[in-house]
Amino acid sequence: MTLRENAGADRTFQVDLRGLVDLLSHHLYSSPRVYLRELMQNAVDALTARHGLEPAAPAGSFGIRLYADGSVVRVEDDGVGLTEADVHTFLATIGRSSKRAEKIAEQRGDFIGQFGIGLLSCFLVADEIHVLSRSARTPDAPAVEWRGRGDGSYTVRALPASARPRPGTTVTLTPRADAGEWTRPAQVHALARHFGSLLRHPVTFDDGTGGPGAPVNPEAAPWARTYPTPGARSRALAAYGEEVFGFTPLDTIELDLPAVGLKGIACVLPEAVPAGRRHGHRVHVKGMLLSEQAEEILPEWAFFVRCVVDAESLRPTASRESLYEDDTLAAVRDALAEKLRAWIARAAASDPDLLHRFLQVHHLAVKSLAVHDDEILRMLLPWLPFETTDGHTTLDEFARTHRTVLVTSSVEEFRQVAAIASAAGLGVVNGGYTYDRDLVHRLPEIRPEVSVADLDPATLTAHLDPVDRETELAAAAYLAQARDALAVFDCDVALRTFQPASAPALLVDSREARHERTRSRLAREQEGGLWGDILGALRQEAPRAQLILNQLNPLVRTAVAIDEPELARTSAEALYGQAALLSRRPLRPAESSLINRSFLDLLAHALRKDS
Ligand SMILES: Nc1ncnc2c1ncn2[C@@H]1O[C@H](COP(=O)(O)OP(=O)(O)OP(=O)(O)O)[C@@H](O)[C@H]1O
Repeated sequence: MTLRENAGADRTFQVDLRGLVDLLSHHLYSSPRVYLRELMQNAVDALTARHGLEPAAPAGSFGIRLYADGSVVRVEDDGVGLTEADVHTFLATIGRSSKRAEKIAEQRGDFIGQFGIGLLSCFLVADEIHVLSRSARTPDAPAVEWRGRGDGSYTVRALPASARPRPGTTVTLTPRADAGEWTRPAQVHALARHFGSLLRHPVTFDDGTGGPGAPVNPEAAPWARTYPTPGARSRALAAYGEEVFGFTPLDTIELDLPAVGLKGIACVLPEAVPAGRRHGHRVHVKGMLLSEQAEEILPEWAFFVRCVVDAESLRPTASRESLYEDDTLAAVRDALAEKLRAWIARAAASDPDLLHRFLQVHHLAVKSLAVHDDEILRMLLPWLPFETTDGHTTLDEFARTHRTVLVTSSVEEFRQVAAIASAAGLGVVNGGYTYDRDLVHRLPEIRPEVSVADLDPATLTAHLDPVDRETELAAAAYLAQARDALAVFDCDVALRTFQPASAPALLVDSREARHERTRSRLAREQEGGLWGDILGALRQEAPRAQLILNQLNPLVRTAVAIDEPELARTSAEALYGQAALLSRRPLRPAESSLINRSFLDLLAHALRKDS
């Protein structure tokens, strides 16, 4: 062994191209169809470079021609082209790109590509890539032909200028038999329209059956066209949104950020979506559709829109299916969020009908947003619908008649007290739904003249009128029997007068009170044990439930006069059972059996009386 061999000779990595293509196809690209996107994108970049070279050339003088006849797919451009040296440097070196500055993070802003791997996607549908090119930079250089194969081998040869008289590049693929799905003429045409409908250079498609090529992008982007009236413009934008997303937008918001050359539309979804579910937006860069699932261009809260935008300077990742998270993207996200906020603010200020339709669909989502976003809260809280003792209404409307807004902590509490509270003139909001209680409590931040308080049973009972002393005395015996019968439920019994007179009894029993009683009961059962001590330490004075009988109700008046003890007991149990049922909270087993028993006892009593 010589000394040199001992030191170890420098060697070069060998790359298994098949393995690399396999990796790309399974992990980078979502579908083999992206080969056409990559070819079109290279053609667009080549046209950009050519225009840079010949700035005086009129827009539209250089174009892209696609051809697919079932046996070959061809993409031809009038772009900057390649010399033989370029071919060796860029085409034949994976990972090398003419579009990048020194560092990988520094893409030259005018190009879409930068990674130097896009061309490999052609191996998803063909075993060989054939490139014929002529450089516009070095016009007297001969034409050059490159054949690259999936096994990693390639050939290059110079051809006479006549082989390609004008500058530009033609890439030809002979699809593999298993790639027919992606290379049929109709499919190539559809894909070209899909990826290229907003391209700013003329693009045509020819299926080889003769006749002129069909334009792929006959019209400018809908936001770049001129319209006779603003109404015609907004109808055209809405129709485009519908074509792209398949739904009729509730409204279409125009997006325009000149700093990054971004234009587009946000379509407001006509149906509710679960809060937080993010939607993919369609992002074009320089007209080329790169991503249909980009989530990153809008903040999480903007789930009620889907956007289609075309930007000059957003950078795609290598897969092209998402965007490179940099300062530009962050600034775009903020600026677009601002546009959506402005739309909401404008609707709130000057288009109540639109705001109403928007909130009807998206109020739940907006509520979830308002809890964390002060600005949205300030703008929209007065407009959000809530369930109240005045029916479904906005907080603003409600606060006009109720300077003190009471809010329940559960739906069942609201059900229990709504009718009686509203008859007593109290304004109560159902705070039982997610976010509602939190939001109502924040009302004074924007309406300082309004105060908000939790509705507790004591507040309500304080609003019910006491009965006179004489009536109280007359009912004392009955009330004592009722208290005794209901002691097992930790329930007190009182007599009051309240509207509506048709309600015999009201069971005031807050959720916290019930939890407290359960805790006390467990502590009693576990007396002495460690668990019992813990529960006992937590135990407070257990708030009792209250069955409030309504002296205005004819049935109650008859009941309090009953002198038969058994029947008095049963009637108290039945009144409790009915009030518990009305509260619509889940019944405890003891309550169900009480309802059952009191019903049968009353039935037996009625039958005995009749016989
Ligand atoms: N139609 C074309 N005209 C001129 N040059 C081209 C053309 N297609 C490819 N090239 C050259 O080949 C290089 C490699 O192309 P490839 O598509 O693999 O990567 P890229 O476009 O540079 O980057 P990305 O991987 O992000 O697409 C390009 O940088 C460019 O120099």
